[in-house]
Amino acid sequence: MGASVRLLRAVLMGPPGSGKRTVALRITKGFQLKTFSSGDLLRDNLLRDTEIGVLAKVFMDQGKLIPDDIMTRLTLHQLKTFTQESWLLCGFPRTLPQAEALERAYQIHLVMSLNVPSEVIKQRLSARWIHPSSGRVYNLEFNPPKAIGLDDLTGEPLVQREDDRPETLNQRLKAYEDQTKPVLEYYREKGVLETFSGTKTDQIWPCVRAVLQTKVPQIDPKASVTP
Ligand SMILES: Nc1nc2c(ncn2[C@@H]2O[C@H](COP(=O)(O)OP(=O)(O)O)[C@@H](O)[C@H]2O)c(=O)[nH]1
Ligand SMILES: Nc1ncnc2c1ncn2[C@@H]1O[C@H](COP(=O)(O)OP(=O)(O)O)[C@@H](O)[C@H]1O
Repeated sequence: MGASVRLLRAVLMGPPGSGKRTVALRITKGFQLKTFSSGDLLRDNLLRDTEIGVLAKVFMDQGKLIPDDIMTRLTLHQLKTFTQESWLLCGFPRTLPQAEALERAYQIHLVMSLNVPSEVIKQRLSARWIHPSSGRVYNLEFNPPKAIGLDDLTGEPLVQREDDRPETLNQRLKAYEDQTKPVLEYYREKGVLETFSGTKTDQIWPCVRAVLQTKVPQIDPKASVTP
């Protein structure tokens, strides 16, 4: 079956701060692919003070993962709304039970893993600022906002994520090593894993783009050439 007719079911993985959202944003600008971030969905629940948001905060503040049953239910429910589009999950699955539950519902065609060293990640996250309601992400060195402290599109204030503090970040990096790395192995065995190693998103991005070009239609070939 040709790439233009099959809907792509893809996953973007990588430790906290590896650039998943930065890459996902470039992907949505260039490709006909819906992206979905589990962390953004949780933070949206947190902002709206929903039952899931209140529960999730307890885990997120400690740098721990949300229990699998809650996270899986939430994600699969959300995916039901994307029936006619190709999609890319960002931040889900993060454990083997989540990967197995996803596999029972959908065949996953492509898993892209961003492999960025921990020291680079720690440096980046100390300078990460986000716009909570959209998930737009900035970095004071790499992609600073036009006006310091304000979102480029809405002018609303940017915040630093509480879980980017060094103690919590160490917990999140440990959770990635212990619980998420086995998921990479799971997908490697299935033959769908592509790994992108590097210290700069601008070096990794052309490789991601090249892989996607073989699998999913572009919105405008020129739009995905530059970030
Ligand atoms: N210095 C630098 N910062 C980057 C690079 N790529 C992404 N960032 C920033 O690093 C932080 C983490 O990126 P993000 O996409 O939020 O990572 P995620 O946690 O994997 O979704 C953000 O502040 C980005 O703006 C890069 O190549 N160099
Ligand atoms: N698939 C998931 N399973 C369990 N917890 C999750 C999942 N996705 C997100 N979370 C929770 O949300 C937090 C933030 O996730 P995310 O925004 O993807 O950040 P990052 O990629 O920077 O770690 C995680 O530390 C975890 O507590």
